[in-house]
Amino acid sequence: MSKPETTTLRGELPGVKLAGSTGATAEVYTHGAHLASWKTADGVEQLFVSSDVVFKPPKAIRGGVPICFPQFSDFGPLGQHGFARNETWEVTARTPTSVQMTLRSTPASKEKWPHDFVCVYEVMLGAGNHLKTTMSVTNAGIEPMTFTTALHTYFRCDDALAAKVTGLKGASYLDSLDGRVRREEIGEFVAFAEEVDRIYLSTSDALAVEDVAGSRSIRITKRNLPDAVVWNPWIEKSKATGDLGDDDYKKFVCVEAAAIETPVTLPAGERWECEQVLECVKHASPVPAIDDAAPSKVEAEEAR
Ligand SMILES: O=P(O)(O)OC[C@H]1O[C@H](O)[C@H](O)[C@@H](O)[C@@H]1O
Repeated sequence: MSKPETTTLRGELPGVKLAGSTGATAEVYTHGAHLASWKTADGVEQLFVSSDVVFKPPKAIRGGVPICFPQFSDFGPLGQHGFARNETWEVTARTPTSVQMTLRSTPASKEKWPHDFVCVYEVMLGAGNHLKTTMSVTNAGIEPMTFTTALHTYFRCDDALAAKVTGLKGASYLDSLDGRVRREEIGEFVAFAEEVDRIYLSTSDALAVEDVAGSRSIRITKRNLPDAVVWNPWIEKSKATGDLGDDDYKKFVCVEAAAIETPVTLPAGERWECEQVLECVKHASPVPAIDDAAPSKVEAEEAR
C-alpha cells in the first residue's frame, strides 16, 4: 500500500487537511499528530492556536490538541508532558474525512523511556458538528509498561473570562497551583477569574465548555480517560510563556481528557484505547445561566 500523502500546512509543516461534505474541516500535523484546527460547517474555528505560535519542531505547537504521552506534566521522570507532542508521527491511513497517525518506539525514544510501543491516533470529522478522536497504545515489548496521558485540548472562546466548564460538580481535584492539594468542586461550574490549573479526578465522561459570549457550547464525551485537567494561564503566565500572546488567556480554556491519578499499566502484548468526541452546539441567544445560586469559589470572589 502506498504511503498516504501529506500537504504543507502552516509554518511549512507537513500534515493532512480533512474536509467533510458539510464544509467542516480539520488540520492534523505529522509533528506531534497535532490537531491544530477544527472548523465546523459554518467555517467557525473551534480550537485555539496561540497568536505567538511557533511552528518549529521539536517544539510542540501551542494550541489545538497536543498529545501528552507517555507522561502528563511532571508525573514521572520524563520532560514536561512526555515526548509524543515533540515527535514526527507517520500517516498510516487516511480518507477525505479521517486520518490515522502512528508513533512507534525508536532507539532514541527507548533511551528516554525504555519501552517498545505503538501509539495510534485517529481524527475523524463526524456527521453534524462532531469531531471524534481515538488513541490506542500497544505494548510491543516483553515487560509491562506504565504511562499517563492527556488530550490537552485548547478550546477557543469568544471570551474565556465569561466561559464556564460544566460537569465537574462534586469531583475531587488536585490543585496544581497549591502543591496539588486535594479539594472538592462545589460549584455548578468552573469559571475563570484568576489562574486555574486543576486535575479533576474520576470525573463524569460528559463535560462541556460553555462559551457564553460566543453563544455556543462544546460538549466533550470521553471514554477511558477518567480525569480532566482544567487550565487557564491567566495574565502573568501568558506573559511569561514565550509562545503565548499576552492577551491569549482571554481566548481559550483548556479541558484535557486524561488518565493521570491512576496511571495505565499495560501488560506485554496488550492494547489500551481511549476516545474523545467533541460536539459544537450553537445557541440562538446567550446560554441560560446555570444555577447562579451556587457559584464556584472564583465566581464568588469575582462577584465581590
Ligand atoms: O507549557 P506546556 O508544557 O504546554 O503546559 C501547559 C499546561 O499544561 C497543563 O494544563 C498543566 O496542567 C499546566 O500546569 C501547564 O502549564
